[in-house]
Amino acid sequence: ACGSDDSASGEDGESSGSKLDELKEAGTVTIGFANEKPYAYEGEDGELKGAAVDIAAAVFKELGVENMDSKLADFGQLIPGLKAGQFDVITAGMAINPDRCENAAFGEPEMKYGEGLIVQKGNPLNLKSYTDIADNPDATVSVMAGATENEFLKSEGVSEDQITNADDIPATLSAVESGRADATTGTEMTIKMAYESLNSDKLEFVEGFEQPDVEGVPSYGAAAFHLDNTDLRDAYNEKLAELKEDGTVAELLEKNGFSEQNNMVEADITTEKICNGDI
Ligand SMILES: CC1=N[C@H](C(=O)O)[C@@H](O)CN1
Repeated sequence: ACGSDDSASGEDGESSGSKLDELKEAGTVTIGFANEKPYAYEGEDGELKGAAVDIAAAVFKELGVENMDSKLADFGQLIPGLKAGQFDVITAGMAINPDRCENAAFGEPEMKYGEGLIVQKGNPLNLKSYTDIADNPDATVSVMAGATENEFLKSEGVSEDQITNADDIPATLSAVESGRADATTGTEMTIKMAYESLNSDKLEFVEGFEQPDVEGVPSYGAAAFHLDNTDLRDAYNEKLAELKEDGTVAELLEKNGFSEQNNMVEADITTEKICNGDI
């Protein structure tokens, strides 16, 4: 009666911990990242750094996988790279959203974030929100390809011909610096830190930027796994929950510049709800 003869273990993609066993045996997990401070980036010493990297490293250590290998990819190529098996997990603080959930198995949220804006020094077009960009059809904005901001801008009424894409964050800043675009946007922490590192007298970080009132803001960032590896994702979630509980996750976020007030994930926010469009 309990179907003891033809079932359980082995051959149907639920095979007992297959991917995790594979990683444990190798002792190494390969992460995909896009060089975006403070989520995941290569430090000057060549070491992998960032909140998403630190949290994933702590979780994998708990899972018995001590080493991390990495593959750098343009942000827009992270999900394609994951699907193609180039890495085991995306650790880029990538925002969970319904479209992406169709292409990747997201872990539970690790951090929460809003948006930021950089303009030319003196803010000549007086841009303080996405709607300000929408209201000035001559204004242009450079955005990283594949990033959520593309949709946020359009939802706020910015037209496609005002948006130009660049491959990575440095390229978006250089578009503004050189005058090819009037503004660039990304997560608040991304924009702030890129602005600080570049230290350009041609740019201005917009203080008092008005957060867009659109679905997906604030965003919740998480690790993302291949859709076939939900066993690994579930094991990851289990340890992640423990590390949230004991304060490790908060500590790692704070170490990377995130604040308890702005960036901690509320207890009732789950990946399932975000994927279903319920948040
Ligand atoms: C950490 C991050 N989140 C947004 C996204 O998930 O699309 C983009 O801003 C790109 N980088």
